[in-house]
Amino acid sequence: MLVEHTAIEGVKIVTPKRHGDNRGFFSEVYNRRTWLQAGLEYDFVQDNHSLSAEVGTIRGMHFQTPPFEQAKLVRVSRGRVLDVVVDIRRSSPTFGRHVAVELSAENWRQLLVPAGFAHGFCTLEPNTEFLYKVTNFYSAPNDRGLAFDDPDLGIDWPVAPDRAHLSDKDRKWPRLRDLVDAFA
Ligand SMILES: Cc1cn([C@H]2C[C@H](O)[C@@H](COP(=O)(O)OP(=O)(O)O[C@H]3O[C@@H](C)C(=O)[C@@H](O)[C@H]3O)O2)c(=O)[nH]c1=O
Repeated sequence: MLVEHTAIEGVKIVTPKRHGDNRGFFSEVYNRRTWLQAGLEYDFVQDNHSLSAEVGTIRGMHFQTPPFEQAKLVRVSRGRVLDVVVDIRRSSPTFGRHVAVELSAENWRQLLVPAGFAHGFCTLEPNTEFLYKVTNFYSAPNDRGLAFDDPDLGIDWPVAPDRAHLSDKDRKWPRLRDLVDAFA
């Protein structure tokens, strides 16, 4: 397992080993003991899986408020995405900054997203399957978001915002400067 740091403290790229052979491959996509040896202690309680049919589908930028805040370990098993996280912890030196990483079934990269970040992605291939573990249960009353196209974030999305495939919910999130639910 390779652990790489990013420009934002705590956001890490984790790439599990893939053992290829004539049948295909085998990979331990998460191993608690290996993680603990790498100094990564997270209690994941829920596994999620989504399918996005269209290229240019954007889901985001999502987070849950305390006490249901979530760290996430995200990956792609089919297709390719640009995955983006925004630091929304007001006291953080990197508040408002983002990290964008391409995750694909080919590069086998996973992104570790700490609590206190808004998270989203844009699909780069049709029928992209996105899998992730989270450290807290889904709680609809704590479900929040940040506008993916907030110009203050400066995210270079691979699709024009007006051509992106979005849920109705994701069209209506506030900008960072209007976010009342940001973390302390
Ligand atoms: C996230 C979630 C949704 N749902 C339900 C609510 C709703 O009826 C349906 C679809 O939910 P959403 O539209 O919120 O799904 P989606 O837009 O895929 O939400 C996800 O986006 C990515 C970017 C994240 O970071 C995730 O944490 C999550 O917020 O699934 C659950 O039952 N459990 C869950 O954990």
